[in-house]
Amino acid sequence: MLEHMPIIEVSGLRKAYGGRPAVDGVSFAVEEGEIFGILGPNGAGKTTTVECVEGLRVPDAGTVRVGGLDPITDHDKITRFLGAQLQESELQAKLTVREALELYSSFYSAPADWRGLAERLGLTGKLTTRFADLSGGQKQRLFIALALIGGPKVVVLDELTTGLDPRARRDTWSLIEDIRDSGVTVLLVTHFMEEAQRLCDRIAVINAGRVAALDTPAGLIRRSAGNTVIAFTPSRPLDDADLEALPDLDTVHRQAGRITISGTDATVNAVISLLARHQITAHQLRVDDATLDDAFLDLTEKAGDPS
Ligand SMILES: Nc1ncnc2c1ncn2[C@@H]1O[C@H](COP(=O)(O)OP(=O)(O)OP(=O)(O)O)[C@@H](O)[C@H]1O
Repeated sequence: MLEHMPIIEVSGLRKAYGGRPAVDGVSFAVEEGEIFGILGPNGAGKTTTVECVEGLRVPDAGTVRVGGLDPITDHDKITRFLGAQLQESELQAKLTVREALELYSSFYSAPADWRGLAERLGLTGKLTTRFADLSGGQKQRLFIALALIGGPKVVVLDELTTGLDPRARRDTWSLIEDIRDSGVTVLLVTHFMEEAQRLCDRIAVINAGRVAALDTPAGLIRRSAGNTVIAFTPSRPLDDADLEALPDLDTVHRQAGRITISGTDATVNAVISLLARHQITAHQLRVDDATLDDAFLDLTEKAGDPS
């Protein structure tokens, strides 16, 4: 029998800074060809986790394997197997796009064809532009090109679309899908629910250094937020007891007089009857399918506040 091996395997990972745990027993496995998302609030331990995967940080405990290799002891092999996105500060402002592509190609014995990559990433017209003069979206595309230049099997992208306008963000999403379709596994750290929901095959929600949930986007929504959300601002306050007695109720959030309730269609119908019974008007009434946003709030609240 062939033994199945995930392309990335993280098991019982722990890392503390100055005695404070940042990552506190994280485990997950990424299958080859997935876009795997790491989603979580600020300070949850996402970057620390992926930096352990990249071999940039030494775990205090637990194991990490990437293609069966240990990112620390097999560091040289890992750099060929895994492409990491650079941080902005790592490229000199005066370097042109062509110089950056040539420089990074020279780091590998068998680099991918940088011209082909530049073409695929829409950078051909920018080869003589200096890094500092690129737009945010063009910089991100250059970072993706540089991460792919060694012909990696896995690419790690951390907060790739932060600071991009909606169009550039969408363009970047298509690029990430193209990368996955070309056979590269993508480990994606993100804050954006819409991005995670649209792109990721599976998501690990990390909260306070732990995996709060791991599932497909649809699975996360189903199991934590129900499938329908009703939101409204009632003309008079509603009793907690009445809300808690709703059928199929998943969560109730109150914020600044607005109530958001998730559950099923039965929950929504019961809310409407409840309002009618008490002759309460629902201002700005909205009924929507639950999104990853709702699931995320639910999951990260359940697991407690990291701070
Ligand atoms: N080098 C470091 N020294 C000390 N503390 C650190 C260091 N790096 C991270 N931390 C702390 O560890 C915790 C987790 O940080 P990490 O950057 O992994 O979180 P994150 O989920 O990526 O957050 P964000 O979404 O804000 O980028 C935070 O409390 C952070 O302040």
